[in-house]
Amino acid sequence: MQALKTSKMSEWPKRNKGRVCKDRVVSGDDASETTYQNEDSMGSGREGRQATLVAAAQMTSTLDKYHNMAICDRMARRAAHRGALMLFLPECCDFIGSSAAESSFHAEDLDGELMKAFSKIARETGLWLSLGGIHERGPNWKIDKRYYNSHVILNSDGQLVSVYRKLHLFDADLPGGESLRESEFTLPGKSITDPVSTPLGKVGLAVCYDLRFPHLSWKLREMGAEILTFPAAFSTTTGPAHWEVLLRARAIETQCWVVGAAQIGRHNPCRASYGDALIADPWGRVIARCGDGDDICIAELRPETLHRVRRGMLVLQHQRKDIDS
Ligand SMILES: O=C(O)CNC(=O)[C@H](CS)NC(=O)CCC(=O)C(=O)O
Repeated sequence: MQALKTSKMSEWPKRNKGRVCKDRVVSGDDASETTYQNEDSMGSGREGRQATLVAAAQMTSTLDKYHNMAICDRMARRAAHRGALMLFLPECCDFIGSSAAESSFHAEDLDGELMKAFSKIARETGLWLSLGGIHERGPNWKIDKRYYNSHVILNSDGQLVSVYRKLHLFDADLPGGESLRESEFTLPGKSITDPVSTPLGKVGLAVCYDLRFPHLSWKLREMGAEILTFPAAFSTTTGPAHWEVLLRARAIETQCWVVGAAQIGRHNPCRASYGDALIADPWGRVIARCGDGDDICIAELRPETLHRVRRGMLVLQHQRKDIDS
């Protein structure tokens, strides 16, 4: 595993009293100034502040559940050692199969061995865990072999506190000829899950391709989310073009932190993922990013950052609900 990276604190627009300039309110001593200043360098210090460190993981899952679990375990211990309160693991942190039949065979119920092992990691490290996407047996699994792509939240006692089942399934024909048909083997979820209260704030749950549906993110914001999560196994075709842009766009428009844990590299001869696990702040800045291979990155989420962005631009209130169709 690579050395862990801790983000530098997010820079933030210089905090000045607003003053009225004709009919505009201008922030800053110079109206044309677009200086950004790191709040840490403003001597604010961290005394009296509760550290709220979050960790996002990047890994290369294979079919070997035990090997994948060992990677997750190592990353959790590193994250806990660095003082993180919660670790976000990517989609398919349980395993990645090379066929629907293989994935179905390895799918488990939420009270299976896999969940017991993740629960033990949460308990032993004292971390909250986001299991970004695991293969959960559907209600008729014995007959139809179908499973959900489920995002599970465990608290630091190892208890399951929330489950979201991926709503948007990735059926796509990609440039270069690759075709993916997630709906052929995965059952779609039926509902949005209420944001979960965690020590970091309220976490809104999504999975991978859900990132492309802004109304889901917006709905989660309206439901109280402060942190949006898009655990992913993004394709190597769409990743370079869309991954960071979409994550930052969701952060900016919802004024939430966005955590993008990610699969990276080659999982088997027919499947590879893009990677670039990152964390963006509510201003849309990337405040932490993983390196190559199995890695974690850590960022501090300071409530005042979110409050300042939301106070400055009242996008929730400015919606034109009166003309929405
Ligand atoms: O296959 C599994 O076991 C789990 N499912 C996935 O990894 C899914 C479906 S193949 N991947 C995505 O949603 C990638 C989306 C993407 O790459 C994009 O939106 O561009």
